[in-house]
Amino acid sequence: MPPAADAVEAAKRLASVRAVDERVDAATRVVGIGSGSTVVHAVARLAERVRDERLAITACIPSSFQAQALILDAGLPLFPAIDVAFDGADEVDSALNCIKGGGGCHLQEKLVIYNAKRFYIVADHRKDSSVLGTAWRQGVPLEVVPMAYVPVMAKIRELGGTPVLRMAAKKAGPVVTDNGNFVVDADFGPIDRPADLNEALLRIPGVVETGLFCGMAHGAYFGMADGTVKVR
Ligand SMILES: O=C(CO)[C@H](O)[C@H](O)COP(=O)(O)O
Repeated sequence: MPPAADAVEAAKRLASVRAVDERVDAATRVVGIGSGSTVVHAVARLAERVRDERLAITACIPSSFQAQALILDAGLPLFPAIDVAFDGADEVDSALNCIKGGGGCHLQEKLVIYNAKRFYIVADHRKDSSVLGTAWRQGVPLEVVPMAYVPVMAKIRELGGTPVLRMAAKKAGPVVTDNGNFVVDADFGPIDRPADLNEALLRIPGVVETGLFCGMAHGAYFGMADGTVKVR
């Protein structure tokens, strides 16, 4: 006769509690969480110990959507606290606002930077500018849901911009981002108020994220042609 479901569940819990008790200690910081019915008990035990023993877990890395839900439901930290983030930029203005997305990954980049305590731009001297849209003439990259790119481009024209759907180099079709979206580069010429433009672009249905990073950077390091580094 197969064991009763309750007994199986009890066995899953037994194994999970023992493993978490033996393998997580005060030095543990980052924990990987798998999927299935057994790991549910491990997450519950981990959460219990974090609460009771004030364990300093900084992040749990999920292997699936289910694992992510388990981590969130248990009140465990999903992302590590990012102390400092470094990233390049296509152009940086005098207030450290920047245009990013030349590589088409500005959505993920904004996620990382938004969740970092501090963000520093690293760039060569060509990116050092005073007004966005003057040194970088390829437009503000927008990540756009594929079915929306035609109306999004029409709306950009209404806003005074010139949109171009970014095409793949070796494919008869558009660039597709890591998230399955298109990239529209929207040229507005010199951008006097980047934060306002950013908000206007984000209001267009189908625009998932923009390459305007306003008020996010804490500093910029520019490698200069004469071998020095300009920090601002
Ligand atoms: O935003 C980016 C990618 O989406 C890059 O950081 C930006 O395009 C600068 O790249 P590089 O350092 O190669 O000039």
